[in-house]
Amino acid sequence: MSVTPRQTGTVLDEIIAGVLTDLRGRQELVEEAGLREAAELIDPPLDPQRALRADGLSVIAEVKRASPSKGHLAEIRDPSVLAGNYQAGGATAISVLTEARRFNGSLADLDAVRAGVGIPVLRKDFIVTEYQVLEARAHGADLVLLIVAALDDAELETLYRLIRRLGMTALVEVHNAEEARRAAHLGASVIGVNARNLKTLDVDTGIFAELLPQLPEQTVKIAESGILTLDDALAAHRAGADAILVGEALVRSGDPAAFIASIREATSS
Ligand SMILES: O=P(O)(O)OC[C@@H](O)[C@@H](O)c1c[nH]c2ccccc12
Repeated sequence: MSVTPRQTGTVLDEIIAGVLTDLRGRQELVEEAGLREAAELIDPPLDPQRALRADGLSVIAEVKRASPSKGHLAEIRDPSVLAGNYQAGGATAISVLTEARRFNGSLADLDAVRAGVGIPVLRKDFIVTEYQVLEARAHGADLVLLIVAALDDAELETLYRLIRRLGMTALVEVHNAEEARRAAHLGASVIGVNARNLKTLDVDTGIFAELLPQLPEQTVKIAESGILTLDDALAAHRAGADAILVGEALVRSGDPAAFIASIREATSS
């Protein structure tokens, strides 16, 4: 599948240009056939949806060393230890940033987290090719992020179908009404509303409540980004989120398990 050429300009465009360059390097080392073989040998994907919908606010806890908006966040020498802490605190799933240039992540982080937890793992990256979806499966991901803003409808459909064909779940991420319409049209079963505009890095945590009415009732609804306190988490829960995706607040916390446990405790009946 050819990747739609992108004009340079937004932060998102620049990130994707770097992702494609790094991808070419990996493709020289590992052929697609090798990924398909590895994907056959690894444990089949876990289905996160029932747990994400369970009572109370679910937490998808993120392994995130850095970001374009904040720069360096945390060392995270051993992602499996951090992910194990997240799991101990009651996280429903772990999100692993694998983008190298701006988030200082890698597929090795995904391997480490996969080996360290028994709950679903999300490959958080700028997925624009089928090869990257195969990489996710071959490295044990159960969910793969698809950023609507980064894909045209044909790309979105092709990648969504491959994710489903491999038994994984797509977390389809939107940031505005048009993207929410596209995600609903796609038939996405899990939709994340990113409060952060990936083109400008502005954060507006009100966007989740604004877009919620546009998300199909049966969709798992996830509020992503900018959730720094228990109050922020409770606000997302009141707004109708089934789950929240939290990175910075957890990787900077002295006790991430306690933070996750406090969210679960405060929202479970
Ligand atoms: O660190 P925060 O503000 O808690 O945000 C976490 C997560 O939502 C964010 O890392 C994210 C959401 N969607 C993305 C897409 C690409 C990279 C990163 C992201």
